[in-house]
Amino acid sequence: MTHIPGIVITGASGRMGQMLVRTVTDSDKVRLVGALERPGHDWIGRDVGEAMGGQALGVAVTDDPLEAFAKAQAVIDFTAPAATLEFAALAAQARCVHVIGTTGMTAEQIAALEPAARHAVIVRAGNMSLGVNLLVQLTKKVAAALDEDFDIEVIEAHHHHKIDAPSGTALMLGEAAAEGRGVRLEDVADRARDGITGARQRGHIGFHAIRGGDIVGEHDVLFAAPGERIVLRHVATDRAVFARGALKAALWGQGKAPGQYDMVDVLGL
Ligand SMILES: NC(=O)C1=CN([C@@H]2O[C@H](COP(=O)(O)OP(=O)(O)OC[C@H]3O[C@@H](n4cnc5c(N)ncnc54)[C@H](OP(=O)(O)O)[C@@H]3O)[C@@H](O)[C@H]2O)C=CC1
Ligand SMILES: O=C(O)C1=N[C@H](C(=O)O)C[C@H](O)C1
Repeated sequence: MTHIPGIVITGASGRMGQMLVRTVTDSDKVRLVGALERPGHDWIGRDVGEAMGGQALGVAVTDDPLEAFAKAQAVIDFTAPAATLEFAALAAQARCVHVIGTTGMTAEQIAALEPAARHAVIVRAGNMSLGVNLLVQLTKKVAAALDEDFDIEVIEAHHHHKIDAPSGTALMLGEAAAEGRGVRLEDVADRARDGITGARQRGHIGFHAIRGGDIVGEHDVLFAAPGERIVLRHVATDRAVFARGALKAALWGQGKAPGQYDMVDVLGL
């Protein structure tokens, strides 16, 4: 008998949550078995499809993660750092693959995922799209090929609801550039410039965050030298690209050894 993995979507009412519910229900490779929201949310107890303004999907929104995860093989989680940490422990307890798209996690919060990863598969990436993960590889290559005559700046733009900066993607691109150059990002990152900053420091990697309107997600990596510039760019126009990547990760993780993985592993890049 073929086993079709059951998926729980956390933060089901969110921008990504709703996109994920649609992506999972449109797929014949997985089935939606749970939709989670926080206690007190007005979707609790309602059918998730109806709450989204569409047809009933036969899945009631719950605020009980453990009960939801117990019925699932994977949890797709695009919520907030504190919630993601709580879900990691519970997903590991239920031996679910935990796909984490949540950004804005501190280094301490990322380190706190480790105990869960000893028991279950975690796939975490600040961006789940194929295009951005390819751009990460290109950024590493270009940074390795160029010397410090080329100043590196990462410029990102997002919708006005976004609460974290730099974006998870910008940090992935910054890490890739630093790795290409053989330096540690924390030693060279310039994350805010304001006032009399002094001239740019050679070898530093700068970050800039634009917030406005309904921009889905745009990222440029600029390599600027005297006389020439290279710009590597990714533009997301539809959140479906992130949801498709997350679904791929949930399927890829089935049967893998416990541990922490990223989309480079999933996509084999
Ligand atoms: N890796 C990737 O490819 C991508 C990552 N993201 C990231 O995903 C995250 C979510 O983005 P987005 O969908 O735009 O944000 P939204 O604010 O639209 O959605 C977040 C959802 O999570 C819910 N939530 C928060 N805490 C809990 C909790 N404790 N229990 C249950 N639900 C909870 C929120 O509920 P409430 O409203 O009640 O707080 C909300 O429904 C962000 O970190 C974003 O950066 C986004 C796109 C792509
Ligand atoms: O919050 C968003 O919307 C997005 N967040 C991710 C990030 O922080 O990079 C990915 C994507 O750019 C959309």
